[in-house]
Amino acid sequence: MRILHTMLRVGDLDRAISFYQDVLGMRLLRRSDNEQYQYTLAFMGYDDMAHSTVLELTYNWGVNSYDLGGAFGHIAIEVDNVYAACEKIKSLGGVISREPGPVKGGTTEIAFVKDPDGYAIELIQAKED
Ligand SMILES: C[C@@H](O)C(=O)SC[C@H](NC(=O)CC[C@H](N)C(=O)O)C(=O)NCC(=O)O
Ligand code: NI
Repeated sequence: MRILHTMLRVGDLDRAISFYQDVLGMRLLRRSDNEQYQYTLAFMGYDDMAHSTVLELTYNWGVNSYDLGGAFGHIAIEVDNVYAACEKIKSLGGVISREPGPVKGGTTEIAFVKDPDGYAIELIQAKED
């Protein structure tokens, strides 16, 4: 077994696709409309779905915002250099919600980014070999 995807409901699909593509460097892997149940899916990721866990962005037609509640935590993405990643994300208009630095009580270098719908994305700096 393996984790296939995490599904996020988004209020504006093109806005979300642009963020994950242009700011976080993912590729749009598949997009599909469901006319009967009036929703569209967009699968985003860094490798094809057969080999990597991806994001499933779900747009319910006409639903432009959600109450994210307090339970959802974050999705984590590994980066080579969290400081450089944050500078690039800021230059592309992304919102850094937690500046890069060691995790509280630890040494792993992390940062947090908010996506356009307000979901938290954690950037974790890869450990040097
Ligand atoms: C492709 C696969 O990964 C899916 O997740 S599709 C499953 C399907 N999704 C939706 O209906 C999304 C729209 C829905 N209104 C929502 O916001 O979740 C699903 O959940 N189907 C339910 C079923 O019983 O088949
Ligand atoms: Ni799904």
